[in-house]
Amino acid sequence: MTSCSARSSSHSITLTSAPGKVLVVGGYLVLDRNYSGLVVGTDASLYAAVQEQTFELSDFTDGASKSIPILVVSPQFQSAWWNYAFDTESSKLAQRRSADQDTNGFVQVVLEVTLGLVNYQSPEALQRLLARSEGQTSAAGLKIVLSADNDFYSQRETLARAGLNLSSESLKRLPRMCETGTTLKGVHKTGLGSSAAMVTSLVACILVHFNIISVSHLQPGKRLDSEHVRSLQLIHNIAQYAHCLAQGKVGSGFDISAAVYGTHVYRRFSPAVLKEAMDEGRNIADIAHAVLPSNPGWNSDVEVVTIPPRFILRLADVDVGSNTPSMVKKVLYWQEAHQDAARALWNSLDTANNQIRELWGKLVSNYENDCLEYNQAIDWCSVHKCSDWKNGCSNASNSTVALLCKLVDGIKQVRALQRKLGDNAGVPIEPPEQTKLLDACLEVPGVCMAAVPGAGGYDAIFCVTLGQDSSAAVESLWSSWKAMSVGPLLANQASSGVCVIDSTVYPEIMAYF
Ligand SMILES: Nc1ncnc2c1ncn2[C@@H]1O[C@H](COP(=O)(O)OP(=O)(O)OP(=O)(O)O)[C@@H](O)[C@H]1O
Ligand SMILES: C[C@@](O)(CCOP(=O)(O)O)CC(=O)O
Repeated sequence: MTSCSARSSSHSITLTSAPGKVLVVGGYLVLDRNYSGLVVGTDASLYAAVQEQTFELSDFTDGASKSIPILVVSPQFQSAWWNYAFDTESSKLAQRRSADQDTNGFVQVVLEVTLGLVNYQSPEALQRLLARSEGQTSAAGLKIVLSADNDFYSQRETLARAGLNLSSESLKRLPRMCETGTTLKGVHKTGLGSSAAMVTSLVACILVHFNIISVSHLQPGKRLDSEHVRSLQLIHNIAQYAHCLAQGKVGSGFDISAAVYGTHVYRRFSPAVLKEAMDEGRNIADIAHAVLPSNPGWNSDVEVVTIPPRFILRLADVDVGSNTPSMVKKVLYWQEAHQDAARALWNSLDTANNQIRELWGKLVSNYENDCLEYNQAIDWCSVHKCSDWKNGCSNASNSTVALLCKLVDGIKQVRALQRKLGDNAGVPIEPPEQTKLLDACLEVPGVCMAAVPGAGGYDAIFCVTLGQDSSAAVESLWSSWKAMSVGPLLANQASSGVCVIDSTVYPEIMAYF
């Protein structure tokens, strides 16, 4: 990698992380505020780290004297470095140099929006940086390192290069945050929402670094009082806005919400809240007003969900791939053209989706009321096929077993309705190849859920198992599957959202400062 030279610095490093997402149920419905989706955060995260450093100004030629140099690197990718200059007078960010004139629209928008807001709200924070500039040839600026857990990107080629097979065991042997051997444009993503997690992590990192948000508000676990809630809302609103701006459209936003809050039931915000801020003629005051936590236009709902104890979310990417935007377009076209039928189908899907989360809630209550009985049920079900649960369990009155049976029926119902939607709209939401694979997964002892996440198609599948043995059996089914190449991911579910982390835990990231 060649980028502009920064002098090593003794300044502190701020490191944040934000999780990936799996939309377990609610694909397509979540685009409409009348419906909601159950999104699970993953323990695979995207990291952003920032440190103040001094840069040679020659690397930022034509930088205005009131400009702050910024170097962003994403060392897992080839040619992934970008030099920017943030002009504190106009609050505009200009790209200077980069490898092969490469651009990174998501990074660029986040920096302009977030630094613009810092400059608007606390100009002294950036003025302090400007004041530290050492004269004509060097200037104080920011070095930012972006890094991702391996699961965000397909590791098939890395494993093949290392002579390793496609399995969890092999994935565990790869270094954390390993180099992908390719560019950001060329990498195969796995659907965990790398852009949303990167945007969220970077927004949080800058806000914390410049003390707009207190570090204590982003410590994992402690997020109950109103100050904490406001900090998360601010990150959420800025990240949603920057993500929409970079994508050129206002999406449902469930991926950003998962990156901020982790696992929850999500109901989207009304797009009107971003209208002025998305306009070409926007100014920083419009943006600052739009993202205020107290802006009543932010009407998204986040209902925290607990995943039933001993559930294990397992994910796999399927090496075929689908074009989500084109699937969404076709589904929305069918919805528009068949409004009555679509409303009926949306309502049936919503009922089936809500049943899944109600069953999760009841399972959690069962655990809290009688964990012994709960554990007995899980122990038994984890070694039997779900088709045997109803009749085979000696303790048929165990209500946990009954709930697990309903959960299996529930996810089958969701899948049937997703297939119906796909057939109606002419979109392979659960194509026949995936149906065969998912049905086979549900035949593995201890599997209680299996479906296509999010928009569906040929991208990925998820299973929920009741134990490590069951997870291992699912994986062995995947590795023997001939019809498609099914690649396991290491990630499991996680409840926490964006947080600040101790930088010493990640020497892989610190090595780049
Ligand atoms: N590690 C990273 N470093 C820098 N930029 C990144 C990184 N990961 C993602 N990005 C940004 O996000 C963009 C990918 O966003 P895109 O919306 O195409 O994918 P996505 O929907 O987030 O993918 P997936 O859900 O499969 O992870 C990249 O082109 C880049 O701009
Ligand atoms: C189809 C949709 O509802 C979900 C897409 O989910 P995913 O990116 O496939 O995980 C689109 C959206 O909400 O952005």
